[in-house]
Parts: sequence; C-alpha cells; structure tokens
Amino acid sequence: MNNTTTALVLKDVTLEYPDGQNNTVRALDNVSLSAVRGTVTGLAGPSGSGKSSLLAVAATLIPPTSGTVEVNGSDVGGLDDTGRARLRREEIGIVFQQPNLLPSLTAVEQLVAVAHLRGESTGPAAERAAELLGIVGLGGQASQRPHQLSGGQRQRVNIARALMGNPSLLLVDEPTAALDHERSASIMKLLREVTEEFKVATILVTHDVEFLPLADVVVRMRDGVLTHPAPVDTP
Ligand SMILES: Nc1ncnc2c1ncn2[C@@H]1O[C@H](COP(=O)(O)OP(=O)(O)OP(=O)(O)O)[C@@H](O)[C@H]1O
Repeated sequence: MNNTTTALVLKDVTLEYPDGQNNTVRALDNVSLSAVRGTVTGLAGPSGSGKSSLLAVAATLIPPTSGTVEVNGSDVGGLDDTGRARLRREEIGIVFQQPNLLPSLTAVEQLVAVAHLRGESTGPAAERAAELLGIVGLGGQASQRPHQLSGGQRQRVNIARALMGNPSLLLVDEPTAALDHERSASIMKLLREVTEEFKVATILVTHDVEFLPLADVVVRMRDGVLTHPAPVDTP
C-alpha cells in the first residue's frame, strides 16, 4: 500500500459502451477528478448523466475507453485481472443502494466473510467486525440476521462491511434510496463520521441534494461531463 493522501485520480477518462447497433454511447467524456482521504466528494447529476459509470470505473470494475485511473497511487491500467482484484480487495470499499447481505449470515458473519476472502483468520476478523459494528451503532445487533434488521440497520452493516478491508477509497451509490428521511439523514451522518475516522476518500452519489452540504466537495455531471467543484449551496 502506498498510503498517498489522494486515494483516487481520474485523468481524462472517457468511457464508451457499445449501443448494440455498431455505435457507442459516451457515458463519461474526458472526466478528471481526484478524491482525498478524509473527505467526502458528493456526486450529483440527472439520471443517465454517468454517475454510476464513474463509480464503476473508479471501482476498477470497468476499464475506461481512454484516460487513466489511479487508486492509492497504483495505475490501474498497468494491472492484470488478478492485480485489479487485489487492488479492489485492499483499497476499495463499495456501498450499493441495496445492501445485498447474505440472508443466512448474522451481521458479524457478513463482515467476517469479507475477511476470509482476504485470507484473514477468524479470531482477529471477528474482533474487528465487532468493533466496526459498534462504530456504526450496531453493537447490540451483531448476532441478528438481515431479516431481523431494519433497512437503515442493514445499510449500516453494509457500510461496516465495506470498511472491513481497511480501504483508502469508499464508493457509495445512492445509499438512502430505500430509506425514509430520518434514516437517510442518520446514514449520511454516519458516512461523514466514518470518512473522518477511517481516513477514507468517500465518493457519494446521491439524488438527494438536501444531503450535499455534508460533502467537502460537490461535483455535478451532465451528459458524461463533470462540472467542476461548485459551492455546496449551489442549487
Ligand atoms: N451497460 C451499458 N451499456 C450501454 N449503455 C450504458 C450501459 N450502462 C450505462 N449506459 C448508458 O451510459 C449513460 C450513463 O449511465 P449511468 O448509469 O452511468 O448514469 P447515472 O447518472 O448513474 O444514472 P442513474 O442516476 O439513473 O443511475 C446512459 O446514457 C446509459 O444509458
């Protein structure tokens, strides 16, 4: 691990998808963006503007058509599949809209399963998992399975799970889409707190402009083009 303070650098990233008719759809158009550890970057923009595509490229799940992606100092373009998978495991936490927890596992087991994938042994992993669940406010729910948790609690498990690998970059896609206002506000507050506590660079895609002021930087997308940092109170 390089431990740079800038966890993500996208330089002139363009992403084109085939449209199925010998043409392409340009989802990202010359996007340049960097994200610093300990800060939240809010990413807003209308449906279809390219926000999920940007997260997928940053997550190293989709290679860009052109441009470069650096995660914690490593040039992703120079890595093979194994190298990218390792980088993802070691540097990137992902929180999707739906928590996608495994129905048969307890909250603590959801987190320990991630550690097992990284080759860690159960004892220290269970200790770290319990600590993380405490931090996200679920100290008393460690033995509960997803169906015994509320939507907000499930999203908290999801966030704790994403932090389990000690990432430098946390990519969060519409984390409150399925939650009521009060739960949304507390999830956003939690994301702010863990960003500072774990010194992750958080990129937060949200439709909910009400929560954008909690971001340190707000960027907006339109038609694949990034509108560069705007004041957080810009409507
Ligand atoms: N797998 C794909 N194949 C072809 N086109 C795609 C694919 N995924 C996305 N697109 C297109 O790329 C553009 C950007 O889509 P993207 O999902 O990144 O936008 P978004 O801002 O995340 O939208 P939303 O807010 O609705 O999730 C859109 O025109 C979309 O139709």
